[in-house]
Amino acid sequence: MTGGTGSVLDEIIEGVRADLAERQREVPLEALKERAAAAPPPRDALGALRGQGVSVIAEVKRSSPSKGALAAIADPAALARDYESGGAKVISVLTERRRFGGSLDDLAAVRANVDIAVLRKDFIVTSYQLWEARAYGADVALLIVAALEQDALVSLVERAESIGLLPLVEVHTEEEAARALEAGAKVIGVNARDLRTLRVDRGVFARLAPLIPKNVVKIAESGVRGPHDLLAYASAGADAVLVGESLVIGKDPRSAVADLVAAGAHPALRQSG
Ligand SMILES: O=C(O)c1ccccc1NCC(=O)[C@H](O)[C@H](O)COP(=O)(O)O
Repeated sequence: MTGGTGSVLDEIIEGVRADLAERQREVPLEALKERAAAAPPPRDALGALRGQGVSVIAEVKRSSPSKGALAAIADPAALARDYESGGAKVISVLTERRRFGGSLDDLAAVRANVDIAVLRKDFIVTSYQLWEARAYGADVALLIVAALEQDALVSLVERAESIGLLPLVEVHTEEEAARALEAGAKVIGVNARDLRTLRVDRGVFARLAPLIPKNVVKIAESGVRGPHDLLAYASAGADAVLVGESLVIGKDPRSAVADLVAAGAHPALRQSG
């Protein structure tokens, strides 16, 4: 849990809760549930991530608390199509507004314009946000252990699964990894970025991966600057990498994804299935 100590994560969540309260006033839960029922069925993100080689999850990220503005991204759907044609297996869409410049409309636009699964990357603290995710087309939803008490984490994992979303449970410490497993996570993201301090330590994945059973999909999040970082994460056991900044600041996101995919498909990294 964040503990309310005034960390970056605490500040983000304070803003998220304020924006959420406004949306909850405007859109009743029942209306969201109706929209979710009418949404196209979820795509098989778990199958995609369990495929051969190291999968690439490519992120639509306009700005960040670490770096400020990264890229204007006037057309998130066009960027997502580039990512898909480069070989990304999943698209991550940051929907948080205040610090990342994202929106649920970005999520819907991306989902309507690609044929692969889409992740709602946000700071989810209530089941209302899971319904929003599904209503706007998400197939996967991020749950950050550091942002949730254990009871809330368990209930959000269950709720996500019950409405057809694959929960991606994010951790940064040994204790959080244990909590993710206890909550029944099938997919765990190890974030190299400490969301309280913003420090990036690429060594965290190698420390935590041995604590995560083989049947759980392991995603290395943050800090991937190019194929060499993907290969380092792969050699520590990553099934997938989640990449934002280096893709959005580059000139050719399709080729940048393709280069990562090619590195991740190297025969030496091939899994038995
Ligand atoms: O990116 C940030 O500065 C950040 C700060 C606080 C909370 C979350 C943050 N980012 C979310 C992410 O986890 C990343 O967008 C994602 O893993 C991609 O990372 P990168 O490739 O380093 O942009």
